[in-house]
Amino acid sequence: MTIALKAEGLTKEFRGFVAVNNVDLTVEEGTIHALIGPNGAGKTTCFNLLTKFLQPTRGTITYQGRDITRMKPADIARLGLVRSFQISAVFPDLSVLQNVRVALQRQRGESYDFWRSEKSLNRFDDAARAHIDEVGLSEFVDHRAGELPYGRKRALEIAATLALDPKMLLLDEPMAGMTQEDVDRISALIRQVAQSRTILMVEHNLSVVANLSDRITVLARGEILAEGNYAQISKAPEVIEAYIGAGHD
Ligand SMILES: Nc1ncnc2c1ncn2[C@@H]1O[C@H](COP(=O)(O)OP(=O)(O)OP(=O)(O)O)[C@@H](O)[C@H]1O
Repeated sequence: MTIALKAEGLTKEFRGFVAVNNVDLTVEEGTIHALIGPNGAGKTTCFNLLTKFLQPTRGTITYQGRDITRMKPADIARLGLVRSFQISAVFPDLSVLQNVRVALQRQRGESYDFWRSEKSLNRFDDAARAHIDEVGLSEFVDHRAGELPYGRKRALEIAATLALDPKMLLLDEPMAGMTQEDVDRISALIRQVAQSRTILMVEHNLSVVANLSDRITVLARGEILAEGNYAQISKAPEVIEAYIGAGHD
């Protein structure tokens, strides 16, 4: 197996409170890997450590064999390890096409400039349309992003993320706030995007996790409680206990 992302002894303390404690995590290339756990387990903290939005107190992170522990989010994005945009990062007054063009422009390292003429931006159109097509938004290409239904905005967010040419995508609760119809659509989209990329996602919706994940890591109280496929972890007594004990939303 080829390892895409590896954390060793990952630890984060907030003024003495240990939110993530000595986590060893290995994500295999080409898989969909989910990070789950009851409320307060440390999933978000762990995600922020892996995406370099937080600096670990101890431990190391390697991506494709390269130590990225001290690197900045923008630098790891250039290596192909990309965190999905938050919906707030979608520009509501720009069209779907313009949003993806802006992402492409940034990926090429050009300064971000609303005043840039349409003409000079048009050269990104073909690539932008390909990403928009990949996420099933072709019929919305000229719609204002702000007018899109919530689930379609998430698809646009993924299209803008694909513009950064990720080899590995980190998704933070991709199903949050989605209707069942959206959940089905975004699940299909994640599966499709994963055909040529590695995915690590934090997700609360356990049926989505069961449906999509090749491998699941269960965190509780900042530590790894169990790891395996869904059949394995859902039967593990310590996992059942942690979920019942801590309550789950
Ligand atoms: N900046 C911070 N300062 C102090 N404590 C923090 C900070 N961030 C997180 N924590 C604490 O660390 C623990 C883990 O939080 P975290 O948000 O990572 O858990 P989670 O598994 O994502 O939870 P949820 O599912 O509720 O989002 C919690 O007890 C939380 O209060």
